This record gives sequence, structure tokens and C-alpha cells, in this order.
Amino acid sequence: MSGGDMAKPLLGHRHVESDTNLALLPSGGTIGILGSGDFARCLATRLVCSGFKVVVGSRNPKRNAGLFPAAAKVTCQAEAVKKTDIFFVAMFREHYSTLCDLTDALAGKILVDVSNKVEMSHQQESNAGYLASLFPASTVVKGFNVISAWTLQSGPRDGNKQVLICSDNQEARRIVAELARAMGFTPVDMGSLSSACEIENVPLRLLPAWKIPIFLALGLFFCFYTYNFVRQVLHPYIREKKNKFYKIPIEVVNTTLPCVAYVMLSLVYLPGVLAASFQLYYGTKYRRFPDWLDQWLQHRKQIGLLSFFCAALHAMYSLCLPMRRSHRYLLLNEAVKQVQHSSFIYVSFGIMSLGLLSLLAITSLPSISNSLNWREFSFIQVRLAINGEYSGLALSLHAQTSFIDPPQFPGW
Ligand SMILES: NC(=O)C1=CN([C@@H]2O[C@H](COP(=O)(O)OP(=O)(O)OC[C@H]3O[C@@H](n4cnc5c(N)ncnc54)[C@H](OP(=O)(O)O)[C@@H]3O)[C@@H](O)[C@H]2O)C=CC1
Ligand SMILES: [Fe+3]
Repeated sequence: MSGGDMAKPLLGHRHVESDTNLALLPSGGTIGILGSGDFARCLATRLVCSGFKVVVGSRNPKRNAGLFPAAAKVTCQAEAVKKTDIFFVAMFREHYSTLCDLTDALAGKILVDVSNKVEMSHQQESNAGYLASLFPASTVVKGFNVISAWTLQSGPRDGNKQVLICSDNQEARRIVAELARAMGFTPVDMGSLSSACEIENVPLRLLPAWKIPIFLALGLFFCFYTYNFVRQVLHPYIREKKNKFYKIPIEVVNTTLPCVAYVMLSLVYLPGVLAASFQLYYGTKYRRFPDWLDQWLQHRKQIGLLSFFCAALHAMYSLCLPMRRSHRYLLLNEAVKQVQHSSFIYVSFGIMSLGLLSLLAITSLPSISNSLNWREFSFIQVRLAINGEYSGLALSLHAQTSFIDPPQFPGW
């Protein structure tokens, strides 16, 4: 992003002047940032774009000034701490102690701890608790750690709008919540600073909320399997005394998998349609969805992934089935003829898959290449990268393998 772009407001109409609550900020609209890394840079951009004045405290202001939007003032740490009463500490826990020289200057000021942990822990003291112990005369607020630098820079989207905030000081909590709101995020009050540990663990949770989607998939599998078992095995046995029990482990499973995949895929898209209808009905997009819909929307990624898993498994099964019977050498002859016949279909499906793959790459890449702190945010990026399109890819894969599905060959 060029310097010019950085200075351009992303949320043009949300200026501090227009927000009465923010005019009451103790800092008079100036926000301080200690540190000049990825997070600091993106935070500064967002603050400037939201109409705040920004002062950055860096150990090396000359070298780092060029990385910040022109409107942000980059100076040394000692100078910066004099300028305002609210500071984001955009540094790693290991470096907090280097700020101890500034203890007196930071007394009575709000310090927002944005740091994350490297590994999940419940016993260890939270980073925010550690910061509070180093600066007992300052007020520490935990927040913004669940927002990646990339989200700060590109602007909040639906999925990652919530900013969890906690502090022992209610007024400080309110101020930081207002700040988050002015930046386009949705603050969530998590109470006292003892919740910091929990908040710091949030970004480390890999693919949460799997319980409901897994039970859903298993439930659907059970229903469809029972139905297919009755249709393909039990019914022929009772009606015609045909023994088709050999179908139980593979064929019945293989007809069940795509049923589950399709139903799950439709469950990924359906809540979006319901949400849109809900918004149309109420004529606003600022009304909360009912809880059940909210929950459903939040589980779409997991449902989509399970759908992908079932479809991929089905594609593999379908591919293996004809291989298992390849001793029928005549089949090969037939297959070659059929492939020759339908080569254009293969080409078109190939192109479709390529299209899907590039779609995947495109949707995944920005989140990966812009993962500004891979070490901590890899989990979140993985979550972002894996989304519904994988199901589409699997279904296209399945469509291709279905061309060599056994029933298409004469005499099967
Ligand atoms: N990047 C991200 O996506 C996210 C990061 N965070 C958190 O934000 C904090 C900063 O992360 P990030 O900006 O990515 O990290 P960076 O490594 O990019 O930046 C860290 C900054 O800390 C400052 N610093 C101060 N003292 C020291 C010191 N003794 N040694 C090294 N650096 C020092 C440096 O600024 P200077 O040289 O100017 O003093 C440096 O730029 C971390 O706590 C991280 O957990 C939270 C959510 C997301
Ligand atoms: Fe199929």
C-alpha cells in the first residue's frame, strides 16, 4: 500500500469530531502507540482513517517514520508518552520490561495490551496481568489481540469484528470500547482483568465450534445410511431374496457420503439466504439476528469443511471402486473408448477445477501473504484460508471420478 493510500480514510464518515462520546476522550482524540512493528503500523493506519491523531513511540523514530501514515507523528518513546493518556503497547511481552524507565511518565495513563501468547495456557499469568504488575500506577486494558494486523489495515469484515475487552477499571474499559467502536469494530465487555488469560487464548484456538457440525454430519450420515441400506440391501433381500450384503461396507457408504455432502453444503448457503431475508424483512442490517441464526452462521465454515471431507471421501471411494474390479480386462477397453468419447467433458471439467483451484488460491492468498505475524496468527490464517470453496472443489472432483463409476460400463 502506498503512502498516499495509507493516508486515505477507509471509513471516511466516521470522524472523532462527529462522535460526542469520543470527544470526551481524556486524550482529546490523540492515541499513542508504543512500538513500530506490523501491528503498530496497521493500528496507526486504522486510527488515522477513523479520524484520530496518532503519536508513535519508537526506539528508532527516524528509521521507522516512513512506515507510518503521514498524519501519524513518530517520535521517541519518552517524547511520545508525554503527548497523550491512552497508549497501545504494540510490543511483545518479553520487551515490556524495557519500558520500565517510563514508569513515572505512564502513571495514571491507560495502557492497552494487545499482545498474544505463543501457546495456550491457563496457569501462566496473562500478558496483561504482567504489564499491570510492571506499571501498578497505570490502568491496563486488555483488547484488540483477537484482531490481526491485516484486519486492522483492510478494515473489519463480518467474521472478525468483535474486540474482546477487559480491565479492572470500568471507565478505562468504556473508553477503549468507544475507541473500538469508532474504528468500526464491535466491543465485547469481558469484565475484569482476570479475563485476560481467556482473551489471550482465543486466537490460539484452532477451528473452534466443531461439536455441533460433527454431530450434524454423524446424524445425517446415520439417517442416509439407514435409508440406503434399506433400499439397496434389505429391500432386494426381502422382495427378491437377492443377497446384496456385500454392499454394506463400500457401496452403501459411497452412496451415503454424497448425500451428506450435498445436504451439508446446502446448510452452508441456506443461513446466508435466511440472513438476507431477515435483513430485507426488517429493512436494516444493524439488527441482531436471532440466536439460532447467529449460531448457524458462525458454524458455516465447519459445516463446509465437513461437507468437503465427505465429498472428497466419496470421490476417493468412487475412484477406488473401478480399480478394485480392474481384473475385468474388458473394462479397460471400454474405459478407453469412453474416455476418447468424452474427452471434451474431461477437458471442461479440468478447466472448471483449475478455475476453482485458482479461486481457492486467490481467496487464500491475501490472508496468507498478508499474515503479518505468522508465528501467532498462523492459526487464524489457516481458519481464514479454509472456507466453503473446498466443497465446490470436492464436488467437481467427484463429478470427474463419477465418469468412471462402474454403472456406466455395459455388463456391470
Ligand atoms: N501482527 C499481528 O497480526 C498481531 C500482533 N499482536 C501483538 O502485537 C504486538 C506486536 O506485534 P507485531 O507488531 O507483529 O511485532 P513486531 O515484531 O513487528 O513489532 C514489535 C515492536 O516492538 C518494539 N520494541 C520495543 N522494544 C523492543 C525490544 N527490546 N526488542 C524488540 N522490539 C522492541 C519494536 O518497535 P521499535 O523498534 O519502534 O521500538 C518493534 O517494532 C505483539 O505483542 C503481538 O502479540 C496482536 C494481534 C495481532
Ligand atoms: Fe457420486
